[in-house]
Amino acid sequence: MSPTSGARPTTADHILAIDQGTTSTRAIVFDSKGVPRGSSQLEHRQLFPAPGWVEHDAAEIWRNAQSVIEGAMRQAGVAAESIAAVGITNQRETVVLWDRATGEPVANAIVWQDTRTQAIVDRLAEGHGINRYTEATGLPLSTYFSATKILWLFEQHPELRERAERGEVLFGTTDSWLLWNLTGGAGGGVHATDVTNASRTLLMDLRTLDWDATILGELGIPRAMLPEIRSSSETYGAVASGSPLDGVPVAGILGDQQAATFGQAAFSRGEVKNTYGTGNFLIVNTGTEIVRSKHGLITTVAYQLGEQPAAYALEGSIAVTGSLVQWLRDNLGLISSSAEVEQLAASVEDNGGVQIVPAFSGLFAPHWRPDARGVIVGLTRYATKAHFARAALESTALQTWEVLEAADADAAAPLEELRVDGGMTANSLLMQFQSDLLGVPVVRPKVTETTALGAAYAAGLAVGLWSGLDELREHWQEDARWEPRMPVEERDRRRRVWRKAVERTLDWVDDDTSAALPRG
Ligand SMILES: Nc1ncnc2c1ncn2[C@@H]1O[C@H](COP(=O)(O)OP(=O)(O)O)[C@@H](O)[C@H]1O
Ligand SMILES: O=P(O)(O)OC[C@H](O)CO
Repeated sequence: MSPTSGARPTTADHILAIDQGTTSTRAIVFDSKGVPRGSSQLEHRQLFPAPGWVEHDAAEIWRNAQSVIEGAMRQAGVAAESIAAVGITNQRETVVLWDRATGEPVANAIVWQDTRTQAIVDRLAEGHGINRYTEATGLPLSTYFSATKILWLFEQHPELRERAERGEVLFGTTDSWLLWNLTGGAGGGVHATDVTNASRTLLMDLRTLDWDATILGELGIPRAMLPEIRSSSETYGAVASGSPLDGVPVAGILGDQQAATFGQAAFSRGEVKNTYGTGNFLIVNTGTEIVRSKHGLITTVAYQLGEQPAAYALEGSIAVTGSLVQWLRDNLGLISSSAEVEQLAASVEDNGGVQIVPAFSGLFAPHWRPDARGVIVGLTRYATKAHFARAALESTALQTWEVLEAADADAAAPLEELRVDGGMTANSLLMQFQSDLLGVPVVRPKVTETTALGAAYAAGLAVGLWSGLDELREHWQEDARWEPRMPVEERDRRRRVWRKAVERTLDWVDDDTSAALPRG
């Protein structure tokens, strides 16, 4: 652990968390009870240069981070003296490559949803299958994780690999990018990440928590470009001068889904949270044991606090849930805001036989089928846009049921209730349907910004603002609860119909469907 820039004033009893998400960057100032006191949020541009491609401008993200830090501090009415530490949480897997000397990104960031690297994935899987690196990394080969995105940039710009070997070009997920910039950037920024983010790159060995030399060698990814892997809760460095956070230690980093798990106080083995955002991410804490799924979940690091042993998790990652609602709004124009989907869906009694499977990026967990594409089935002339709205919401709950079923089959989740968070949990109709479909209560906490809260917790623990996990557990307060009320026969019927609909998505992309799968 590196030392902080000096002792913080005893009045420093707030934590500032930066949540660098897929669609926006927010900063939230929390007090010592974990209550938000001020926040600020800015969206960044989503760049879609070709079908299946999704990019961000990392320089824009850094500018936004600086503005929201200032905005949140202003709203909370606090200065650096009142802030004990900074925590960072972030969209995972997204690849940023930047020039160490100039501090500028060398290309647009390639986002986790981007499917352009399918040809590289196919090549790596040839003769090995998609589980070539699963033993070490916990992950199947997929366009989702960072490694193939780095390889794609090397293939397009061969000079980048040589420059990376010389340590001139650095790689990071957006946590590393923000940490490096906050701590001084080209003037000596800290190049580090935490175990949870590293566990999503396809380059880290889950058992050693270090970069895997064999994988790096086989892929030709130079170690010199990779950040140092640190725990999720320790002092990485202090914020450089010129920022309103001048001198404040950065002391917590967690990938956003792991941060939400931490913010939900799901610290014990078997505890589960589900986040409903752009996509859905179900995480089951498996304690210090590395559990291997036989049913399509991935194994990942949940968190590591300082020098303590890491906690691991099983994860069910679903690529498209809230973004389907955005698609109804932006591409089909059926609604004018995401929230409006609830009213439209509630205007009909049921889905009128319509089923939507939003396999826009193929299917992630538990299927891992890149050849799948979205379908809308069950259409008759009876179907209206209200049925579409209902089917869209139902697809979120049904995909969640599938990953929970996988978790149950792996005997990791004797689920008694589901803790939920994220933007879509504002939707009561969806939450009720989720509870009906699972047959267990669905519970939402008072602080729904659990992602930022988790990063704040990790940072606050590192600097001694909180005594330990028991104290944090006491912060958790229930806000709303939905109890199952659907008859079991109906629930089973809905699950059966869903399985049929999923089958209709498979084997859609052929080798010659080039428009749907850019080959780079
Ligand atoms: N009331 C609502 N009903 C359904 N979906 C919603 C509602 N409000 C927001 N969403 C969806 O939730 C997502 C935003 O959630 P959020 O947790 O902020 O996402 P992220 O962190 O992934 O950017 C968007 O995809 C939006 O379409
Ligand atoms: O930024 P979010 O909330 O869409 O989360 C993205 C995930 O980290 C992708 O793995």
